[in-house]
Order: sequence, then structure tokens, then C-alpha cells
Amino acid sequence: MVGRAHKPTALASTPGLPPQPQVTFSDDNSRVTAVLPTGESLEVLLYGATVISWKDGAGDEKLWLSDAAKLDGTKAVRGGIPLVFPVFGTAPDHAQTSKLPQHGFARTSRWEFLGKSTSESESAGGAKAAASSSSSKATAAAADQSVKLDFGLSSANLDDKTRALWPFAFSLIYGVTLNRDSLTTSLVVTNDDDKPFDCQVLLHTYLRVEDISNVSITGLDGASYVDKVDGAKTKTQSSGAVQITGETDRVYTPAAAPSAPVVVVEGGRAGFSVTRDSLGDVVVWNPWADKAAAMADFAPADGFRRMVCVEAGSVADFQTLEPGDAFEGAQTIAIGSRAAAA
Ligand SMILES: O=P(O)(O)OC[C@H]1O[C@H](O)[C@H](O)[C@@H](O)[C@@H]1O
Repeated sequence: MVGRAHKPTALASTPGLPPQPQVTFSDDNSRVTAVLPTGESLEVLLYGATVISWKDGAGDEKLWLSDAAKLDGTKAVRGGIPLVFPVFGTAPDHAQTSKLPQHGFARTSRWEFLGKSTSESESAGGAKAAASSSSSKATAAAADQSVKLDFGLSSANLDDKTRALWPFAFSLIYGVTLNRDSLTTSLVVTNDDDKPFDCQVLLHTYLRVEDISNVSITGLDGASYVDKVDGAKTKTQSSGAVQITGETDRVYTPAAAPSAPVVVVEGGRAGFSVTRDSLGDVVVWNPWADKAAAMADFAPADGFRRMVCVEAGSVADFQTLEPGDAFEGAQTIAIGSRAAAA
């Protein structure tokens, strides 16, 4: 195809305004899709508020989703970004959460879509460009746009059975922001009860990689971790990148500050950089062949070579929220050159 020097830009839906991010609902109301004018996209299931797809402007998928994942609300989604709350794993010795299923109920509850917000960067001439009919300014503004989708879950939305397992009044607001080269997910937990409750949160991100044998993870040097595949022993990460060569299930607690990004490097190039805000822990998980084979919803069988979970959370301990208090934790996953600059 011959390149065109003066290719027309996409038409704005309102004359004089740059193209806007598009947010649509699926016909069956089960999912929300957002697309930036520059082509990046995001898909979120209301079931679990699970992000099930995140594509860059070239249409390349950034998250791993099992071919056998259940997306019909009968089981937590195997892949994407399931939300873990209020317990990580199971906690038989923790009275408040001991009755809950693995990873709690947030990932298996239907959330409400609360709405979208969009923004443009002033630095890209956003405000001016929006008021201008100049196509070059409009393009600059569009290039810097982002869209944020908000989802909510509260005790009032839970079925009686779930509420009985964890009888606290709470509300969760989950914000998912799609930028051109990054995705931010943030969770606000509010205690609406008149008694304190304990909770853990985790953003259980399945990152898609080309080949796990070329992947290394940096940013965890010297971090203390619990090795769940070696009798839950506490160890210290030696310096040098972490390589995944077998089943891996570790809960890292890097030194508190400054909180360095955890970078997934593939073939010598930074693929993803995960920056955390108020989330002290990082779980690194890959089930490898045998564990993957034991999961009915994990496919294809060698899919473990195409994924690694880097999960930002607050899970090493429980945190206690007093009545009326709120906790907010977030992660930003940057791709490509922004990851390289991290
Ligand atoms: O199978 P799931 O309940 O989705 O859990 C999947 C995995 O989640 C985390 O990464 C835990 O550290 C693992 O121990 C667990 O196997």
C-alpha cells in the first residue's frame, strides 16, 4: 500500500471536537468495552469487574486469558485481571474470613457499572485543541486521551449466602483507566459498618508474554518473600532478575519506599512495568505444566508458557479498616517504551 502524506484524520462525532473514546455495552449487558481514538481498547466483564482484554493501538493483546476461561458468571475468570478481596487464598485461622472461598467474593460477584470519564492532557494542547477546528491540534489531543471506567460493589449487592460468610457493610469502587501506553486499576475499599473489619486486596494480573523462557522480572532485588511452593518458607531474593523455570508462587514484600516498579523483561526488552501505589506486596505466579493441567479452565495445555502473573496487592498481612475509613490501592502497568524508561 502506498503511504499517503496527507492522510485524513478520523472524523469527530461533534464538528470541531477531536474524536472521543467510545464506551459500549454488550447486547447482553455482561461487559463494557472502551476504545480510544488511537485504537487502544479495554474490555471488562461486570462479573467480578474482571478486565478480560487490554489491547494496544496495534491491536496486540497484553493480557493472557485462558481459552477455557468461563465468562458466563459460573466461575472466576482464568486470566485477565481478577480482583481478590477480602481474602487472598484461604485463611482458615483468620476468624473473620475463614469461611470465604479462595480469593474471596469480589471476583465472583456481579458489579455495577458506575460510569465513564475521559480526559485529555493539557500538555498535548487538549483544552485548546478541543475548541479548535484545526485537525492537527485535534489529532494531538486525541493522541493523549484516556478513558476511565468505574465499577462498584457493596454489601447490598451481595446475595444472602455470601453476606453470611462475611457479614460486614462495605463498598468497593474499582476504577480502570485506559491510556495510550498504560492501564491503571485502582480499588477503594470503604468500611460502611459500625465495627472494624480486616481485609486483603490483590490485582491478580495475568500478563501475556511470548515465551516464558525468555522472560525475567526485575525490581525485586533484596525483597523478602514467602515461597508457597517450598513450604511457605520466608526467603530473600538474591540480586539479579527472577527467571521462571518451573512452578512459581511467591509473595514478595519489597522494601517499603521507594517502591520500585517491577519490570517484566522479555528477550532483553522491557515489556511491562508495574508501578504500585499503596500496595506493598507483589505475588509472582506461574502454575507451570502440572498445576496448569490440573485446572479444568486452563487452556491450551502449554498456555503457562505465554503468561506470568505479577499481582500487586496488600496480602502479606490483613489490614484493619475502622468504621468509616477507606483504603485505596492502585497499580499502573506501562507497556513498551514507557516500561523501558521505568
Ligand atoms: O486458581 P485460583 O483460585 O484463581 O488461584 C490462582 C493463584 O492465585 C495466586 O497467584 C496464588 O498465589 C496462587 O497460590 C493461586 O494458585
